[in-house]
Amino acid sequence: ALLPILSYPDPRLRTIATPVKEVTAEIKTLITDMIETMYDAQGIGLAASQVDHHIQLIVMDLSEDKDSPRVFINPKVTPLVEEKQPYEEGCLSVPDVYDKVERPNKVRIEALDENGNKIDEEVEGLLAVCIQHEMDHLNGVIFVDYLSRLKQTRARDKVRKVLKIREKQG
Ligand SMILES: O=C(O)C[C@@H](Cc1ccccc1)C(=O)SCC(=O)c1ccccc1
Ligand SMILES: [Zn+2]
Repeated sequence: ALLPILSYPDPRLRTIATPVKEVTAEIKTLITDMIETMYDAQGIGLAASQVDHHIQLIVMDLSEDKDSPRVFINPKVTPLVEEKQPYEEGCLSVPDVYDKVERPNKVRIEALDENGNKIDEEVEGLLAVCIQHEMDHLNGVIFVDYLSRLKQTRARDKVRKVLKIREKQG
């Protein structure tokens, strides 16, 4: 089922996600719904925080055909390089706002997958950028937090406008 995505500056987006103790049937359903919601919203990632479930769960799919979703449970991300690179980021919770954010572009991801198997990978490029962006969501951080006050105000106005238009479209 499609899940509603919280929009900036909804305070619920600031909730700190708690670790997943056991991958229950409910969590497996949530994973399926998050993947469906991510594809419907044309995103390449989605954190459970964005659909108002405050557990440490991320889904991502960077594939061309949108047919290879990845699941990260209780993820831990460790930068592998000091230097940061700018990347034009977007966010499904801040629609139609894109801006450069500097992040290390090579990180180590340690997590569990949907079957409870260990993931331990070194990734770089967009995958590294996206997993850090999703990790931020689990810690109540939104990419606009890294931008200037002026850009944050513009982002709030933009989201308000986009939500009004979507309401009219029904
Ligand atoms: O809000 C989210 O977490 C999803 C977000 C993930 C993300 C994309 C790009 C850079 C950082 C994080 C999105 O999927 S935004 C929409 C999108 O598909 C996209 C936007 C910019 C570059 C590449 C993809
Ligand atoms: Zn986001």
